Amino acid sequence: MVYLTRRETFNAAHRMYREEWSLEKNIATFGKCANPNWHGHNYSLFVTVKGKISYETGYLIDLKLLKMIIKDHVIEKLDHKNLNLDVSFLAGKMATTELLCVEIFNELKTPIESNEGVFLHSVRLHETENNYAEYFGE
Ligand SMILES: Nc1nc2c(c(=O)[nH]1)N=C([C@H](O)[C@H](O)COP(=O)(O)OP(=O)(O)OP(=O)(O)O)CN2
Repeated sequence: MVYLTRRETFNAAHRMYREEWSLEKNIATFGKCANPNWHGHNYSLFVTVKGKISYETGYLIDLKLLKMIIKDHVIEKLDHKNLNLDVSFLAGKMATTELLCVEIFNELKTPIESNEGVFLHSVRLHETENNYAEYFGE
């Protein structure tokens, strides 16, 4: 079993707030992240797949193919977007690092695993230099 990781980056805007709460309650809960003005992050995304190396190619999966899957299913939907408003797979969800990480995993699992012998191991998402979430599908 070998693990192979592809990094991608995107930037996106968001705000932490719940519509049904007052502004005061949102600010008490989420602090500056609830500011009515949107703010943005430069996200780094690490997608790790696992499986056996092909004897013939020496590949687990062609990294160019992995890059295209991540771009088509995730990056195109998130880059330069508002995570609260523009992204169908995040509709109705809080735009936190950990929820985004879980939803990205769910978006990628089927297209990655449609390649024989290739399994999605984890998704790691860095929102800032100091904060990241990681999800293993469990
Ligand atoms: N459980 C979570 N808590 C918080 C999240 C999150 O996604 N999940 N997000 C935020 C903010 O959006 C952001 O991540 C924090 O911004 P900021 O404080 O500016 O960034 P740093 O932590 O890197 O800065 P420090 O200087 O180290 O404080 C908040 N909470």
